Amino acid sequence: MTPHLELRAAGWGPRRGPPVLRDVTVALARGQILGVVGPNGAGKSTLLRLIYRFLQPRWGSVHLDGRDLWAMGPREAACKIAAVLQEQPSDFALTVREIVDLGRAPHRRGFGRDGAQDAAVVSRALARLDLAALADRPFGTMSGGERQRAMVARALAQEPELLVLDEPTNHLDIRHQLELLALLRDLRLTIVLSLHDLNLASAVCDSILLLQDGAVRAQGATAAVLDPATLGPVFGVTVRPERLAPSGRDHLTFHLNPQETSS
Ligand SMILES: Nc1ncnc2c1ncn2[C@@H]1O[C@H](COP(=O)(O)OP(=O)(O)OP(=O)(O)O)[C@@H](O)[C@H]1O
Repeated sequence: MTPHLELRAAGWGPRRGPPVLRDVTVALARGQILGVVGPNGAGKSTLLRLIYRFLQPRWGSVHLDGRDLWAMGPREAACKIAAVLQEQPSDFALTVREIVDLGRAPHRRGFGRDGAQDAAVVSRALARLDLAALADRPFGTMSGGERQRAMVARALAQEPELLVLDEPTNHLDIRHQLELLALLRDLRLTIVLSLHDLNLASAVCDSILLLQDGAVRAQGATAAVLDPATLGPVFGVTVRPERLAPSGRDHLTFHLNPQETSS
């Protein structure tokens, strides 16, 4: 069966200079959640940019339902793929509802469209992110976490089939982190997200791609990749698998290597 999202030996680098991402091959089935993890500068955001069709691969290709993303026009791609990025819009005077409504833009053609249907999609997205009460506030007056939730609501208003999120739990308090991760699981969309918190990644992802220095170090089922022996050398730390009591849940803890703490 054709994977929903497929990267075939994809890579990218600036015109002058070495590649920053090399030879990434991924096949993701519809409805699966892929976590992209790795140290700072490993190439996570670059990989996500290839997937949401912001960067064109310099090597290899990226396909959605078997179609090369660069054989689609930007509007068609925007109807299928939504991204939640670390950079946020600077339209501070727009209300939260107006920001979320921007997610409808790729679906609008001419003047004939039923605005009531768009308004209903926007209201549903606001409600799902717990933003209904803030909908008429200017975006510029929102906290960092509220803005982040507005960005997720805008992506949902886009009604994508593939959702890409770059560090979506940044700025979120514990409750909203948990709510967002539960929401992502509930959506039943194909999702690719980068996360620095490996325990959160373990809770939400079906599979993991581990990057280091622009190359894939490991990929596969979450428990197999988020393994102390694999993670330790990549992050340069000692990783201990612990079992939380009384929940009995597995949890990773991270420590500087003993030789680094003794001096
Ligand atoms: N346009 C560019 N030109 C040159 N180098 C770039 C460009 N974009 C990214 N890089 C470099 O590529 C490497 C990977 O960057 P990227 O932002 O993908 O890493 P990351 O894994 O998302 O990092 P972080 O965890 O710090 O956000 C970095 O060393 C970065 O400086």
